[in-house]
Amino acid sequence: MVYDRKNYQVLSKLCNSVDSSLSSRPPYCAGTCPIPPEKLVLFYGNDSSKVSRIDFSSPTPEELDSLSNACQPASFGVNHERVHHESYRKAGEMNIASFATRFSARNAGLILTVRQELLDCNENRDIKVELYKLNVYGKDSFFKAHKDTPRHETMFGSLVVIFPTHHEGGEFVLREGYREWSLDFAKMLSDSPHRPCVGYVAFFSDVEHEVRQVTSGHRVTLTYNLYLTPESQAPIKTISAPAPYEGSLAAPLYTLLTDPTVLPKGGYLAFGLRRHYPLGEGINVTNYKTCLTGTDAALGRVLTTLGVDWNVMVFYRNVGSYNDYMSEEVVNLSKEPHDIYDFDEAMGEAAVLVEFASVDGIPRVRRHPNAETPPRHFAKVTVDTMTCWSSPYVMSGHYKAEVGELNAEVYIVVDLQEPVKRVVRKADSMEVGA
Ligand SMILES: O=C(O)CCC(=O)C(=O)O
Ligand SMILES: [Fe+2]
Repeated sequence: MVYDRKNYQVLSKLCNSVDSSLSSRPPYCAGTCPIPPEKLVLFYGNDSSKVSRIDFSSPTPEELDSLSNACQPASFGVNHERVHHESYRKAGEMNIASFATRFSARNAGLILTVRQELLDCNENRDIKVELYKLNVYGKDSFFKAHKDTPRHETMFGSLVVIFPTHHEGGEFVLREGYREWSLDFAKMLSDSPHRPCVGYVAFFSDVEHEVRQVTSGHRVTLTYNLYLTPESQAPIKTISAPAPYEGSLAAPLYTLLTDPTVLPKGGYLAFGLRRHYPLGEGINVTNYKTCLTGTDAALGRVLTTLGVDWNVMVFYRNVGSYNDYMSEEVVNLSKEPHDIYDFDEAMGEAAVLVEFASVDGIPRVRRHPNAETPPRHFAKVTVDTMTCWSSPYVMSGHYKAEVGELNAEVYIVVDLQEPVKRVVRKADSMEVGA
């Protein structure tokens, strides 16, 4: 195979358009939603001798001050501990034992919205939602940039509901990589055609967010933890109405998968996961195939629509200084001593030797020229994966020992046959050649 620079550039452009169509989805969904007025009533109190009531559709400043005074100073998590620090977070907090709200995120339709707009899920996937706390941000309150601490391995995100109380400032800012989104709920609520209404924002746990300083009034929020349930971990199916961006994803993917210069000898084509999934030694990552979320779920769905064989796999580069492996499992080499000359055995049965190559099938380093059956190529279409894990290993041998780090990178991997044997279907949503 001869290196063809021009063709490589064409393929890189195609990979970039897959990448940018995956990146076009923000990692949150937000808006306002109409709500019956009686659902805006909240009861609160720290002991049973005095219970107060507030109606968020028309609260007086005094009622909001009383609610604020009944709160504790808000804490935040640092190294599994709750701490208070006004330079980092200034707000009031009430835990769920001290209030009762008539508002229900599920009845308001927000869980359906999260499922469709954030998770990009099928109708058969449900979400567990758990009310976590109430917060009151008075004048000068804020919460600096942070990520929420997942409370369980199935927790994938948070939902914040903003009541329609008068306030200015307090914009909700989300950040991922070099991108930033600022949501001004004070404005969204006052401009909303729905009266009454609440604001909402749901986002993945690995997304950094902050609440800018409130300059007047009271900003009152409910925060919910969002979990995947076992029932929600159902196989990804194609859905009847794919989102518009799935069409723009299907087109460059189809062109890439049917291009005979892509992995001309066949091999594995990898796409980095956009979300962070819990990882640990011994975990079989093929199980993630049924619980992908957001753009990862959308990519899986488009690949299924195109009729190609795909799974979730771990990629290991430069194991033992030179071998590359693909595995179903996160390997643990620290359990028992291994012989430095037998990495294949140490990596276990779930691992196969692969040769890291570029998309046009040129090996990055030629390592197995004399092998009887040369390893299949493994090439990355999108480079970054948010789900990775690294663990140290020690391999011993008669003459030397080797100490290294196993870097597990998790990818969505398409098993591509050689070009003459490839079968790729066109998707209905696709604008190929149009
Ligand atoms: O109250 C809000 O708007 C967000 C609060 C938040 O980010 C948190 O409690 O972790
Ligand atoms: Fe947060």
